[in-house]
Amino acid sequence: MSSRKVVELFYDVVSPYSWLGFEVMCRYRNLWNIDLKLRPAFLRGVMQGSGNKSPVAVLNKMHYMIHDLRRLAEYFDVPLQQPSDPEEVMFNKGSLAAMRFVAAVQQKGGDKKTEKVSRELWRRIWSEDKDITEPASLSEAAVKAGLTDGEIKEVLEMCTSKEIKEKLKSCTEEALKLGAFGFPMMVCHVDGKPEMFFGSDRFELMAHCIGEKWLGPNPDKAKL
Ligand SMILES: N[C@@H](CCC(=O)N[C@@H](CS)C(=O)NCC(=O)O)C(=O)O
Repeated sequence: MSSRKVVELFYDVVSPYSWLGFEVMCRYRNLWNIDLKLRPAFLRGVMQGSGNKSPVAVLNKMHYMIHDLRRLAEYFDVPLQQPSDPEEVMFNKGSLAAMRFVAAVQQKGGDKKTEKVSRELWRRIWSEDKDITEPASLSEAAVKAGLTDGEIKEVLEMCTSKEIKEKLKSCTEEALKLGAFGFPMMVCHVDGKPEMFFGSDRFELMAHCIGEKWLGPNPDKAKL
C-alpha cells in the first residue's frame, strides 16, 4: 500500500470558504489515503503579509460572494448563513482571540478537539450570528465541543501566553512562506514536494494531483 500523503489545511474561522473546505477535508480524511493536519492560522496576517486586498473591497465581488455562499451552503451541505452585519463581524471584531483559542486547544488537546472547537466557532459566527471574541463566547463553543470546565479554564489562560501567540504567528508565517494569499489553503505533500491549492473549489484538481477520486462535496451521500 502506498504511504499516506500529508495534507495540511490552513484556515481561519472568520472565513466562510474555509468552513466549506474544512468540512470537505474532514469528510474525505478517511476515504482518501491522507493524513490531514489542521493548521489554524490568522487570515488577516496572511492578507497583510501577502499584500492582498479584501475581496469585499470590490462591490460587485462582495455581492457575488453573498450570492455564491448561499448556493454553496446547500451544495456543500454546511449550515452557512450570512451574519446580520458581515463587515462588523469580519473586519471590526475579527478572529484574533478565536484563533488564539483554537491554537491553544490544539496545543493542549490535539487535532480531534481542535476540529470540534473550530466547527463550533464557525457555527457561531457563520450560522447563528453569534459573537466569537469574548471569553464567554469561546467557552460556550468549547462546551459544545465537549471540553471540560477545567480544560476550558486552562485553554483560556493559555491564550494570553507568549507561547500561544507565537504558535499562531508562526503558523501564519509558514502559510505565507508556502505562498498563501487567502484561505482556505491546502498544501499536499506529494513525494516530499508541497503542492498548494487555494479555495474550497479546487478539490477535483487536488484529488487528481494526489491520485485520489473526487466524489463531490459529500462523499457519503454520493455513495448511496
Ligand atoms: N474561490 C474560493 C474563494 C475563497 C475566498 O474567497 N476566500 C477568502 C477568505 S473567506 C480569501 O481569502 N480571499 C482572498 C482572495 O480571494 O484573494 C473558494 O470558492 O473557496
